[in-house]
Amino acid sequence: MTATATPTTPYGLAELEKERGFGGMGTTKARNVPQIDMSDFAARKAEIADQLWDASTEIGFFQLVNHGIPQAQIDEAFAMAERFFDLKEATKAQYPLLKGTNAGWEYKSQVRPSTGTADNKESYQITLPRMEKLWPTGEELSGFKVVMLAFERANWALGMKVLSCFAMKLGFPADFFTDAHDPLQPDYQSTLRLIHYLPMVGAKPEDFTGWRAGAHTDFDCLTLLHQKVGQGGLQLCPGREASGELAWTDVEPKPGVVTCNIGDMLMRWSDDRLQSTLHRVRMPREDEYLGPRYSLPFFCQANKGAMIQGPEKKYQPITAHDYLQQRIAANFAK
Ligand SMILES: O=C(O)CCC(=O)C(=O)O
Ligand SMILES: [Fe+2]
Repeated sequence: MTATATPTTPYGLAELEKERGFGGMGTTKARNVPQIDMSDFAARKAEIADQLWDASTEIGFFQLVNHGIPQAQIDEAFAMAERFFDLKEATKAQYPLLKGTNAGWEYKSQVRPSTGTADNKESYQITLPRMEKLWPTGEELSGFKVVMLAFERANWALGMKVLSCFAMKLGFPADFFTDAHDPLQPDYQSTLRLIHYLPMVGAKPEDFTGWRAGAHTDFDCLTLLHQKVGQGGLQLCPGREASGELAWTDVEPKPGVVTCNIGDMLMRWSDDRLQSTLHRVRMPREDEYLGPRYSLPFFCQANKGAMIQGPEKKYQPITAHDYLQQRIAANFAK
């Protein structure tokens, strides 16, 4: 992938082109997703950074254990997300996703370039500076804002620890990415997303041919994903092996882990050394659990003004704003 390979987009976003044409079923293959122990972080940082680097240059996915976000806080966020999605449609519709903002509620509106069809899900996104008039009221859902603001910040803090390891390995100052994701700036654009994949109980056989989330890579630097045990479906396919028929690996939800993946923004920022890996959420098979699936991803997306360029200057510099806008525009038609 080079900066000049894709003249169809102004910045040569080969990532956009890459995403098209990965919509087929493919095969499956067992692969190891490395687990990385974050305990005693300050003292073990060099060792942790080596492990993060190896996982991210190879498979692009890893699972954090002893990550410091209390399980009770994760459970509380899931419970609150379920209560949000249980609200009446008319209530949720008061807080609509506005195009290009990553804030607010949408229902089956995200069309992936890989599949050309809408993901079978609804979602609510929290991007802090853009939440005016987008929070449900206390009468509608008491406690929602408190729980989500705390959870957003807990995920940010964990994400910044991981990114500080990559900063070290790339030769940037330790807090380089923390400064680039500063939540106190008005151009902060990291996003907490609550996702509800619709239940498939009683669905027609043809409904099972679609996708809960079509194959894609993430736009951001780093994604931290919380899954619920028993609600599987996430699959990955490493880019370096992505030629011919794709072979997909299930990433089972496990207790106590936060599943992480590198996004396109950090791949570019690392001159393609860190791998942004293709993933998707498949439908359950008709003999599997058919209830809803909830997931909570947090996307570390650099502030709008941050200038993205790797230490080797493989690509032209681009602001995080321009970069994200192009990716969002390709996903939300309306
Ligand atoms: O719900 C999941 O497990 C994955 C969601 C995802 O990949 C995304 O929202 O980018
Ligand atoms: Fe994703």
